[in-house]
Amino acid sequence: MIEVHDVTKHFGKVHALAGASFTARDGQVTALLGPNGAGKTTLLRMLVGLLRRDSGTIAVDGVDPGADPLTVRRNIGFLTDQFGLYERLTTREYLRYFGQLNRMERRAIEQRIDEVTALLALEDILDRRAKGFSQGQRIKVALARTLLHRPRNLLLDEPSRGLDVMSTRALRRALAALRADGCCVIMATHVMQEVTNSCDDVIVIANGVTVAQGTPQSLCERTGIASLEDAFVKLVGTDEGISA
Ligand SMILES: Nc1ncnc2c1ncn2[C@@H]1O[C@H](COP(=O)(O)OP(=O)(O)OP(=O)(O)O)[C@@H](O)[C@H]1O
Repeated sequence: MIEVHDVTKHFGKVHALAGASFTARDGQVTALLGPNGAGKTTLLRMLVGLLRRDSGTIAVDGVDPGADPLTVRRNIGFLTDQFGLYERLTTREYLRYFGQLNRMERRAIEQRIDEVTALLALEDILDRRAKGFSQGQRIKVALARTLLHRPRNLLLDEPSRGLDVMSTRALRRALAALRADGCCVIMATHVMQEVTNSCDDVIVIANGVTVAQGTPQSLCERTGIASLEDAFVKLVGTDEGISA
């Protein structure tokens, strides 16, 4: 479970977060929705201890990532906008390397590589070097690395960008499997269809403040609007930065 209470962060004069609060529960996929610049990435980076907050509290399974980032990182997978692939390594070599970094046993690494390969349909790129990979291939490999060590908490920053229809389906299958395994997943996205298809709960953030949290249906009921996209626009007061 991830709990955030009244978190603030500024970069110079920019107030990236001005009071963000929410709870993301285990066994749920929680969407983090907000316009461009709302503070989503800043928040995710704080949850893994990559950024220090100015004030407020954060607990990832009860541990403060600001105070003990290493403990938090052992149980968290973070898919960022920087994929961090190594051009000269094949997908298999890259996944093995990250498995070793996460201190997985050799046999467990091989077994898990087989599992994530099947889950994300990586067969055709498993033994190819990353140099020349398309955007969609890159994100799938990065996602495989994120899932490899079976972290209990997953932070996914726009995981569906650049994915084709088959890969989008693979992502949905992966999210469903994580939910079934009882993981806590937070997914920042601009794609409303992904929220409707895959998310149990939605956090809406605007100008660094969380303005609403609830199921897609409850947000629609609260705003009196049938479509989640229109409800989101009403909650944030702008139609900037969303895609259908
Ligand atoms: N290192 C930084 N230095 C200065 N400003 C920053 C820095 N990181 C983020 N910001 C600013 O903080 C605000 C929040 O940025 P953030 O990247 O968290 O938004 P976001 O919700 O992830 O946006 P997007 O949907 O466009 O990815 C923005 O105004 C951004 O310009």
